[in-house]
Amino acid sequence: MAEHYDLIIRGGRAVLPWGEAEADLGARNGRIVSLSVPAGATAETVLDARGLAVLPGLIDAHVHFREPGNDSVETIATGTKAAALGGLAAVFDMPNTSPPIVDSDTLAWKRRHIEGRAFVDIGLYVGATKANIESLALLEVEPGVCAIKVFAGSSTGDLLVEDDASLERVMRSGFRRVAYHSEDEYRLRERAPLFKLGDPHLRHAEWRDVETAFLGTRRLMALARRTGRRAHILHVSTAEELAYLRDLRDIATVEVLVNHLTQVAPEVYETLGGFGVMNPPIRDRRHYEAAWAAVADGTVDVVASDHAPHPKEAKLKLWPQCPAGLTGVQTIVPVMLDHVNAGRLTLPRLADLMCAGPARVYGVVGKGRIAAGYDADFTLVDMKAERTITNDWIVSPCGWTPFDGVRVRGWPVATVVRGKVVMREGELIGEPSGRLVRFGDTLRRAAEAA
Ligand SMILES: NC(=O)N[C@@H](CC(=O)O)C(=O)O
Repeated sequence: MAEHYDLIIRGGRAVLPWGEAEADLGARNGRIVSLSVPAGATAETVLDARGLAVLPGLIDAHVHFREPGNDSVETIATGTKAAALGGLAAVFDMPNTSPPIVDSDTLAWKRRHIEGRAFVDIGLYVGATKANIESLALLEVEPGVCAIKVFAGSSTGDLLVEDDASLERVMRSGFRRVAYHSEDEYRLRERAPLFKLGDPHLRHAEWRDVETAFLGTRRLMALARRTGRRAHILHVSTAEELAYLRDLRDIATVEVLVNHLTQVAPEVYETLGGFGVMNPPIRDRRHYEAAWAAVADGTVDVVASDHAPHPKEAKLKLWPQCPAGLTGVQTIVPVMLDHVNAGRLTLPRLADLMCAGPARVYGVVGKGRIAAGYDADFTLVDMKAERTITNDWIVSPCGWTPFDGVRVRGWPVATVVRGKVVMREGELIGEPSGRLVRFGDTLRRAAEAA
């Protein structure tokens, strides 16, 4: 009798852990069971992937959906819808909501809230505050928790742990994974009056300057060295930090954002004004080039979007002190595919930065590669498709993208989550059935213990 699968993906070029190869992929019960499905096999769903590349389900490890508290801007439903349409199989959602996710009640609420609303799988950050550090040990092992988030520099929301004594308490507590927003809060405070006085967007970047980021990262890494702990540094944005972190691979992992790999100052502020303002700021070409060099030489572990939807009205009304943050969950995949077509990285390196890298850094269980036994998460992409990204494609209620009008080559044409096709040719399919991502120990931590 012919073999039967739930899903077969035929004829695509699969990005496997050891390189690209033609493969017919078969899944049952949400898991990959075969990389060489026999010719006569049948399935409930067959995807014809001829002419397409099949990546492991891409992960955006840094998004800020706004539930609870601000669902007119972004909800779990709209954010994960955007993710599925944009070719992502999983997202990790930040805790700077209102109220923030900082204790067992808020975390339990969010976990319950995801059920029946998410279109892709979700990991959840728990926020550190000066008051909750001791109780985080219990929270970080709860299902679905990807990491503890520390805002060492202030940004949207009220989470801040800026002083050395508190940061050292975080590190000495021995959490498995801590992700840091690293800008030096003291320098930010010292220079805030400058920003308040000046011309808007340039001032924002001058206020949160290279030294602010570098100082923040040096302070964090000095503490990490002293305490013997590892640190995951989010949105590293300067050549100085990257050169410094390159020599600290034993204790540091590094995230770089798609925006810092795509846009440069001052042009970004000339064209986008406040819609180009984010923390840490988009910087000049020297930093953009350093970010790409760090992608090439292996310093970067993760590329993410830092999707931070702010309403158009708030960006415009609060000008020149507009809120910082850019949307990005729906556009990260097409923008990165365009970079692949431009020869800045390869598809296997992209899979490393958005699948295996996040899996390694956050200790994801069962996702991150195309291999038997792993979740049947796939992103099918057409590397020849050309499209223009526009605001009206964006499903986040905030309705804008900094890439409006940008033409890209390379487009996600299907998203599969645990064997279920959730997006095909730009259409969402079926009811939301996203689940919490599973996390275990990181590989490095396991190696430390061995
Ligand atoms: N990146 C941003 O500019 N903004 C983020 C917060 C943050 O990560 O700093 C937001 O939630 O708005």
